[in-house]
Amino acid sequence: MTDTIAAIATATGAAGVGIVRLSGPNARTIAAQVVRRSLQDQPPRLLKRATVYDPQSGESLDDGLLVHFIGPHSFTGEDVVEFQGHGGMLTLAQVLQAFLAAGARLARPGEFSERAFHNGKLDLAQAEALADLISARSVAAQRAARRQLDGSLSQEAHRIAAELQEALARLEATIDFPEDVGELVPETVEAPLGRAAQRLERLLAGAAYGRRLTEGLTVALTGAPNVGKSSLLNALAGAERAIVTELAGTTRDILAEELVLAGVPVRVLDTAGLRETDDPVERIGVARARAAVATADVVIVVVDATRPEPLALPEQSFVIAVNKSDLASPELERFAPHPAVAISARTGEGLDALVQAVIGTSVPASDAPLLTRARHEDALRRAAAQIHDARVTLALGLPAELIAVDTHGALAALGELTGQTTREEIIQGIFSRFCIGK
Ligand SMILES: Nc1nc2c(ncn2[C@@H]2O[C@H](COP(=O)(O)OP(=O)(O)OP(=O)(O)O)[C@@H](O)[C@H]2O)c(=O)[nH]1
Ligand SMILES: [K+]
Ligand SMILES: [Mg+2]
Repeated sequence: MTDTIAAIATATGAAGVGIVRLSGPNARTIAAQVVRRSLQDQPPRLLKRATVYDPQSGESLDDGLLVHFIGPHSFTGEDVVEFQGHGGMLTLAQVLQAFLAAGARLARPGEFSERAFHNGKLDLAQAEALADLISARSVAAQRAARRQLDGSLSQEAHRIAAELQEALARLEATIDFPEDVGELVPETVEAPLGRAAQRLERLLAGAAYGRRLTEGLTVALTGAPNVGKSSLLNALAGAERAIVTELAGTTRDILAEELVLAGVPVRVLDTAGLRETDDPVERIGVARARAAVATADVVIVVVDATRPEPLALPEQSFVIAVNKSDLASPELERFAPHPAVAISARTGEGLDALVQAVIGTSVPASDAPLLTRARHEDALRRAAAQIHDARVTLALGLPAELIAVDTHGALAALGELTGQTTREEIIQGIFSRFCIGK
């Protein structure tokens, strides 16, 4: 028997309105006790005034509005009651306490969403999208989360699963009824497996970008002293964050700015200009700069257009920004085949193109749903590997049983995305990282 849980559903702190939410079989009887009236003649989904009383002392705690939902027609699929009262930590805490005293249990983080998942209201990818939506730091991330919440990723997973089911049906028919069905026609299995592989490939192509939307991207600025790294940081931020002077070796410490560039949350690191120096402070700065560059996702190598010098290119993806193009015409051909963009930190020239080049190192070309979590990518890569094995086994003319084993494996990996085949402890781990009241 499930119990009835309660939590504050709104953000804590000063606010006009705050909501306490209850879910479970006793939600309505507990609420009735706390607001001292029956909910029998209050229709579901309709707000009615209510006063919350302390069940022990009888003291009135807050006035507000009460609404209830009858399962399965609710967010969790259970009976749900929400009390909308005044915002503010103290009042909300007292109202919550009243519901707990009347028999509800304090909800664990993510427990409402977990119940919605177990009652088939949301699949796992959708529940994760809900968490991503709440914590989205950019419009693009918010949009991706909303699409996933709509179920676009889940639907694509179902379409891939349907292809695999089709292949399995053919395989199992030849295994179970060899006399009726006859020999396996490889093409009837290869075609659906091939389509499944193609769809998976399309999804996986956007994985790096999707993860960056939720996790953000670290971009380091590097280059010789005085090329204009700090000026570029300021231009991207639209504010004077870093100290800029005409003295080489101005920047010593790493300066980090959290920006949203072309919809993607980006952490931009300004670093000390790289050079040999006897100044002990600058030496530390240069060492820090190298370390920051080594761990960045993308590096912008800044070059001065008036005196282009030989470049040390980083290992990871990078873009060369030829700065001060207001002073000298930048010869981009010099840098071919590497990606180079002419910019001026002073005039703002070329900054949009630079941002596109930096973010564009990972933007997927297709409109396939985005994979926003490493968990999704991992499950789909395993599914793709199993499909690959199944196709090789098929091409080698090996027995249908072997092909079926790989196809089943692919289906199981795919099912982890929506939670059909996900292990319970993993599911609990996912929900435990949600906030309380969600
Ligand atoms: N004309 C022109 N001057 C620029 C531009 N960008 C930077 N400068 C100038 O170049 C000089 C050095 O700029 P900084 O931004 O301090 O260069 P930096 O690479 O951060 O230098 P360090 O921190 O010393 O390594 C300053 O005098 C800037 O005003 C540009 O696009 N055009
Ligand atoms: K400088
Ligand atoms: Mg600087």
